[in-house]
Amino acid sequence: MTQAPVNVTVTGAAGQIGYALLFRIASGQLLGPDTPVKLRLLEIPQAVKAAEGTALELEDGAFPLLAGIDIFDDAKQAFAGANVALLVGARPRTKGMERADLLEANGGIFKPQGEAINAGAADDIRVLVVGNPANTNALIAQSHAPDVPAERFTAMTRLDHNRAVAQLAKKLNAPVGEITKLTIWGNHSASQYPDIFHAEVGGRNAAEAVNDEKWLAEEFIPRVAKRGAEIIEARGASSAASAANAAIDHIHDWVLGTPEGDWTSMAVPSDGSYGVPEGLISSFPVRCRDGKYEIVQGLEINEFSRTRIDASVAELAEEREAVKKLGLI
Ligand SMILES: NC(=O)C1=CN([C@@H]2O[C@H](COP(=O)(O)OP(=O)(O)OC[C@H]3O[C@@H](n4cnc5c(N)ncnc54)[C@H](O)[C@@H]3O)[C@@H](O)[C@H]2O)C=CC1
Ligand SMILES: O=C([O-])CC(=O)C(=O)O
Repeated sequence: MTQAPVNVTVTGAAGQIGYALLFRIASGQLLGPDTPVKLRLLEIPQAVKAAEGTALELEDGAFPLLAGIDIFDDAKQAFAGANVALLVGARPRTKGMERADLLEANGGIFKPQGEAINAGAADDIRVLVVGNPANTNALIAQSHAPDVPAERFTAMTRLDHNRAVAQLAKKLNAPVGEITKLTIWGNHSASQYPDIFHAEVGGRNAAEAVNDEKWLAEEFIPRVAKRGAEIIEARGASSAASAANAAIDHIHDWVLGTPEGDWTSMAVPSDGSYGVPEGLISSFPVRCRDGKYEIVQGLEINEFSRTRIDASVAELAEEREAVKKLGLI
């Protein structure tokens, strides 16, 4: 071990994503093979026992990089000293619940968590919101953490990004490792827009290699955007290991950098780039270096893309209005 342990707070630790995520963090896949980690797990009181069970299993993994595990049912304690916060726990939509009910229920979770991050997280805190509706939950948490730089609050569209890379590779009969510069724009919802116009396959433009706008509009985009529902239908439960994998990728790249000549997709507070209203937490193409991300600038957006980006961004703006009305931001 070459450095002091990094405190990683994970909420919803006893859930299905948590179960897949914690072992990957403990094994060093989040922050690299030289960085020890201390896990700080947050759960609701009824699920603390299950989190304790997972902690026993983590102990049984004898992970050399795992420097400690603490379990909390209090957000202030869980986020104290956190360097990385993975906000996975959220209130799922249940029968008869309207979207506003869902936003309100999640406001009850992400408002106090934002306040707790503001009160006690480390100066270098980086936050990834996974729990749905992820972009707007991130906005709620961010708005209750005025002392934390706004850009430290991000939401996960990396699963969508990875899904799109895999579908494109399949279509082109190419290894996934040859697909670069793909972008997810907008909201982590069915309105998201996976954009292949700047993507490359082995250095060649991917849209030209596909050369099939019907496939793009009628198969690729809906398949990626509705993949979450496809998994639920097949598995009887929502994506868990793939979501955990994407959370690992998101933080790994943010801290350690995106590969040279490539970029990734992250939902980050808009600075107005590409006409996305400032402050909305929207997915963009981003490059990461030296622990910071920046939105890739200067991409030409064609008509096909513009309409779809605008539609997803409009949905984000509506969600922001809805949580404003509910007094959550
Ligand atoms: N952004 C993305 O790409 C994806 C997001 N998701 C979302 O991730 C979330 C978690 O998914 P799963 O792990 O499958 O759900 P799950 O229901 O298995 O686990 C959620 C856990 O969160 C806990 N929890 C609830 N309120 C909490 C609070 N206030 N503080 C701490 N913990 C709390 C619950 O006790 C439960 O253990 C869901 O909202 C899901 O929709 C899932 C897949 C992909
Ligand atoms: O669709 C869901 O409920 C879970 C999710 O966010 C995804 O798999 O992308």
